[in-house]
Amino acid sequence: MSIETGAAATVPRPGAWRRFLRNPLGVGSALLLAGVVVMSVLAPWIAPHDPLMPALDQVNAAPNGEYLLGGDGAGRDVLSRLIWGGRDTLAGAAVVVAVAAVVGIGTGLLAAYVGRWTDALLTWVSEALLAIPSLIVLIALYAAIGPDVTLSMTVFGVLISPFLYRLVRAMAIEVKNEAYVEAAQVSGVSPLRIVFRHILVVIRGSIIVMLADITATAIGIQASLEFLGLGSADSVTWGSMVQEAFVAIFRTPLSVVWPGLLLTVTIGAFALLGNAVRDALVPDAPARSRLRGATAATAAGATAAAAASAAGTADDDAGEGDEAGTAPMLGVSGLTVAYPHGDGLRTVVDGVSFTVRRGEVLGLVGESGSGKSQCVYAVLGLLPAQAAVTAGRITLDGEEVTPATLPGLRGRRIAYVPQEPMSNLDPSCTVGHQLALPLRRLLGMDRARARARALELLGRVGIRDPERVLDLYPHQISGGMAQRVLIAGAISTDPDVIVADEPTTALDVTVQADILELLRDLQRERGMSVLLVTHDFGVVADLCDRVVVMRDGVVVERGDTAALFAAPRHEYTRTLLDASLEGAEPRTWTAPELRTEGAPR
Ligand SMILES: Nc1ncnc2c1ncn2[C@@H]1O[C@H](COP(=O)(O)OP(=O)(O)OP(=O)(O)O)[C@@H](O)[C@H]1O
Repeated sequence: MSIETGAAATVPRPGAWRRFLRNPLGVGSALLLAGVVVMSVLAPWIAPHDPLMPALDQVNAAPNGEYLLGGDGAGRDVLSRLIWGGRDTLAGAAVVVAVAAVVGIGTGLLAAYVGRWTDALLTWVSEALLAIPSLIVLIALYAAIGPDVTLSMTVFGVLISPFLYRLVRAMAIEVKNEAYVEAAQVSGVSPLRIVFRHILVVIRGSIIVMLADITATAIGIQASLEFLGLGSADSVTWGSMVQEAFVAIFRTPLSVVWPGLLLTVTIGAFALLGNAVRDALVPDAPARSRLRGATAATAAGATAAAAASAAGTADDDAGEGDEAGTAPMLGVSGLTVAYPHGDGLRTVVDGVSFTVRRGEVLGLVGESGSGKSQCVYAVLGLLPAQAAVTAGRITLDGEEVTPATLPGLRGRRIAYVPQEPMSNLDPSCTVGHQLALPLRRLLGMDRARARARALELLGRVGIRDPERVLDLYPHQISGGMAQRVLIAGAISTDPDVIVADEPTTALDVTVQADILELLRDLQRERGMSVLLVTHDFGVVADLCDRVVVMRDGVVVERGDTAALFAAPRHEYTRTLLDASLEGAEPRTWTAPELRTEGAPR
């Protein structure tokens, strides 16, 4: 068995801090803002004069020994007022950001995750809020209740939150549809954890940029209101300083420049800092879309249990138990799946039945669109919300699988090896974290034992230098290696059944054979049952004991692989065989009766 070294994936991933520190604009902005914050906090101690105390001899005074930046129109120290001015300016902006973040991020995640009516209602409300002219509302508020900065900034936070809502909702919906999130769902991870750990973490970069923009906007809006004379006479802010200095702009133009400069620099610094933090946290954000369809899988074992059961119907596989008369490991009986179509439903899987016996590999084959994946998704509980299972029964080891029994089976007894390994691995977690999660959650291992077991599993699936790979992120490993990681995750809980959905389709041909060989070795070694979805009869020949052929949502033929290859009964099977094998003998296939343990098939 050849082993991928993953050499292409050894580019070190510097930490977020190091990436941030390499960005001079980010560092400069952070230092500047830190200076502004420190200055504001220490204002009572560092301001040379009382910012509200006038001195008649300093009215509109030029910079002098007493007032280093001169005096304003009322004879107050401009420098002291600048130092004090940052406090209320930043406090007002903080209120806006806090309110916008809570309302915008909270509702955005809720709408994306829950969807349907919640989404429709929240979207409608956010659009209604967007239609409200913020500045006019704030001016009216001032007229109604007077200069209450906290209240007006709270209102502004609500009014600006739809921007955050729209961003978060759109991004969260996209991430929610990623395979690794679906895998986490079927692995029994709680919705709250999925939202925070798998969705929010991924979209945090864009949220940070938006929050920085909102901060800058809030400072600008607050200053604008104060420039219009709508600030409180008791508080010192840069906006009110600009307004007061504007009256005497021809006599003391510098009085306008200082607060204007601080406002401009602070607003700019927030924008630059947001970009720098985003770049540091999500260094290869543009590359995220490449992950889709490239590789991977949620080590979490991306396992899932079957669901969907309704009234049983036709069962042409009934009684196909194990030789000892026991129930098959996995049974699917009369499964019917439909989707809304016009005024009715379009059936895409129609009364499909099959069983996977203990320790056997069953191949589910058929051309694209024949319904293979829908069967697998029904077994795994991964069907989309709009799908309706109108009939059918699914059993595991003789026990009917229901939504109530689902949580206990997920990740433990039915494991999943997906088609696209990379999109099933959470890009924000290391391989080690993703492998250890199911071990800790499902098997109750502590951190150290889970890590040791993860190392062992990586070694077993043929990954060289597992210590190093454990600390790599999905984008740092190859597709083949990602599939090995997923297989390691799938077997980590010693499942009874592995559902492998075209496990080699997304991989380079040179890696495909290795992955198939690994699956075959593990299946034999552990005596697992495997449901293998494929459209490739070559893969069937390599791996499967029996095969079920599907077309247009129904089973057209089934039987032992040897018999089916030797004498396909259905015309469709013959066509598929011809297309797949081009008339040649299966590559390594040997009749079951001739197989010996360890001999190639
Ligand atoms: N969300 C959906 N809404 C409506 N129809 C769907 C949906 N998902 C799948 N289908 C339909 O179900 C049928 C079976 O699709 P399925 O994905 O199971 O095929 P498949 O045999 O797995 O093909 P492939 O190998 O290309 O994945 C197809 O006709 C497809 O158009």
